[in-house]
Formats: sequence, C-alpha cells, structure tokens
Amino acid sequence: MDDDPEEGMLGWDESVFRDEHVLEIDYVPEVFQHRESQLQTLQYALRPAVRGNRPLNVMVRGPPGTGKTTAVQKLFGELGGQHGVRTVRVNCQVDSTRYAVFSRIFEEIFDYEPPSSGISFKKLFGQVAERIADDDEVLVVALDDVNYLFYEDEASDTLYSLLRAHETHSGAKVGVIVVSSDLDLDVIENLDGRVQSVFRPEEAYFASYDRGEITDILRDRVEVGFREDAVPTTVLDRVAELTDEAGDLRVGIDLLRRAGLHAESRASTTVELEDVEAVSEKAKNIHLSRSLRALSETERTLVETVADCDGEQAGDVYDAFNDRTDLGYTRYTEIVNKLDKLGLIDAEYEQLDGRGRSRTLRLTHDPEAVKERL
Ligand SMILES: Nc1ncnc2c1ncn2[C@@H]1O[C@H](COP(=O)(O)OP(=O)(O)OP(=O)(O)O)[C@@H](O)[C@H]1O
Repeated sequence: MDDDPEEGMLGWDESVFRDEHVLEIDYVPEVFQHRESQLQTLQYALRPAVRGNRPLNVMVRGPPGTGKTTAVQKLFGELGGQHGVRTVRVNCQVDSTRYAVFSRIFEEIFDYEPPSSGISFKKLFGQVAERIADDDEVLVVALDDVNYLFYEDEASDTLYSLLRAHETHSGAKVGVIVVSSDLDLDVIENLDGRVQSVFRPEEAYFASYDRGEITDILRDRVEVGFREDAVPTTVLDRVAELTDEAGDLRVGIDLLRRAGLHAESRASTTVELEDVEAVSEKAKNIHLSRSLRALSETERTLVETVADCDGEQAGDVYDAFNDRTDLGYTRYTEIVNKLDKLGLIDAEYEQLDGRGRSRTLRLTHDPEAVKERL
C-alpha cells in the first residue's frame, strides 16, 4: 500500500536486536575481557575487607572509556554479597564536596537521605562512622571522577575524614578507591601531607584498548545484543576501526546501537557498512560529551575561547582567554597542552613569515557541536 506508514521500516515486532539494552550506556556487561590484571589488583587490595579488616586503598587511572567504572561496579557487585562489607560508589561530578560525599554515604548506609535542614558535617560524619563501627562493617568507598573534588579543593578534607574515621570512632574501618581519567592530575602530589601519610594507594592503570581488544569486546556485545547474523564481520571491523580512532569504547557501543536503528529504519534485517557511515558522526559526539564533562570550569572556558577564535594563534587566543579569566600565561599553556593531549584541540606549530614559529589552536570537532555540549 502506498500510504502505509510503516512502509520502509521494519514492522514493530521485527528487529535486528536481540537485547537492545546491552547497547545502552549504563549497562554493566556480563563478560569483562582484557582487564584481568587490573581486576586482580583491585581484588588483592580489597581482600582484607572480606575478613573484616581495613582494605588497601587503590588509585584507578586511565583514559576515558577503558573500563574503570565497570571494574569497580563488577567488584562491588561481588563484595556487596559478602557479610560485613559495605560498598558505596560516589559520582563526584554530582557530589563534589566533602559534605555531599558523606551525605551520599549516609543515604546508602541508612537507606534514607540525611535531614536537608542542614545538620553539621561533624554530626553527619559522626553518624556514618558510628554506624559502621557499631555494625562491625568495613566500608569501601569509590570516589568516581575524583578530579571534581580537586577542582573544588575538597579532596584532601574528604580523604582525611574517610581515612581517619577510626581515630574518632574506634572500629570504623574504611578503604577508599579513587577513580580518575584525568591523567595530568597527580592525585597524590595534590594532597595535603597529613592525607598522603595515610592514603598510600595501590595503583591500577587502565590503558587504552588496542584494536584487537576493541574487536573482542564489541564482538561480545554483538553476540548478546543482536540477532544472529545481523552484524557481518565487515561491519564489526569497521566499527572497531572507528572506535580505535576515537579512543573510547563508548563510541563503538553507541555506533553499534545507532547503526542497528538505522538498518531498521530502512527495513533491513542486517546492519551494513552504509548504516555505520550514516551514524558515525553522531556516535563520535558521545566521546566529545564525555571529554567535555570531565573538564574544570577554567578548562571549559578555554575550549569555548578556542571555539570562538578557531584557527588563531596561541598569543591571540591567550588575550581572549585572559580577558575572560584573568589567568596568566603559564597556566594557559598548561591547559592548552592538556586539551591537546586529550585530543580536544590541535595545537600545531606554524612558521610565520620571518617572525619565527607560533602555535595555532584549532578544535578537533565542529565548533558548534562543541559549544552545544559545554
Ligand atoms: N573490557 C570491557 N568489556 C566490556 N565492556 C567494556 C569493557 N571496558 C569498557 N566497557 C564498556 O565501555 C563503556 C565505558 O566503560 P567505563 O564507564 O567503565 O569506562 P571508564 O574508564 O570508567 O570511563 P571514564 O573515565 O570516561 O568514566 C561502558 O559502557 C562499559 O560497559
């Protein structure tokens, strides 16, 4: 029929997907390949907790999309079933002060929010510490995206309170996992001496996946997420290639989902290369959003400034940045280098006629797409 609204689409009951949910961003995968040594480090550090003792602290680092949060979720899933262990994951982008972190821990422990009428930190802390000491529980706190606590200058105080809880409440045993994708942030060096002496974490480094690893991981997703034979190897390989270029596994997972939806929209029961190409720009933006989200206020201001002065020389961009922030040239150069390393800008030296060399700053993404996400 000419005017059939479903013409050109798969029917509502047909799909390329077997379980689309596994391609959603908050899905915790059943199979977690290529992170064995990192999981071992975490297990080694947390093992004492299962025996009722204070665990070792851990610092989890590595570029975006390398499985850091997933590793913590998997481990907490296992530990949460153990008697006498309490695990709490705090997203520090949402809870970026010591008070907010402890409110979140309070809520997890008591199953209700602390009174919003503003109880003092001392009281909030006291109730949390008393409860775990009384229940003889070991508390393991993961501070995910811990860089936000540093931006707010709350990291030392937060860690200090967590790691020294036993001094005011004997029997309160707490271990901390800090998670950060900010590779420039030297977590330890930025802490007060009084915290450094008690923190001393084990390190678990999550390196970027190589092309083969990306393909393995995406193949697992395809197997559970798509109907048999819906995604040919050529398509999987192309998705892996684009994911490798973007350097973030999220891009690959999003690309698979979008390509599947695109195939359905043209009434195909198999995903083809044309579906991948049609959605690849959109999928890359998921990495852009994630990268921008992890930046501090000042770093974002510089991204915005570069968006406004795209292709201009570093000195001119600095003048515009300085107008907005009042920051000096040294700090400016540090941020330029960081954004360059993160792949958000290209800072390339160019020869100026007879005037030596200067860096030219360009965004690596479309300035409008960047501004929309700031
Ligand atoms: N080894 C793996 N196997 C299966 N899926 C994975 C693996 N590593 C990462 N993923 C998937 O990739 C996505 C990003 O992973 P995750 O959030 O754990 O990364 P991250 O290192 O914490 O990133 P960020 O630093 O940006 O927060 C998630 O959807 C996750 O399911």
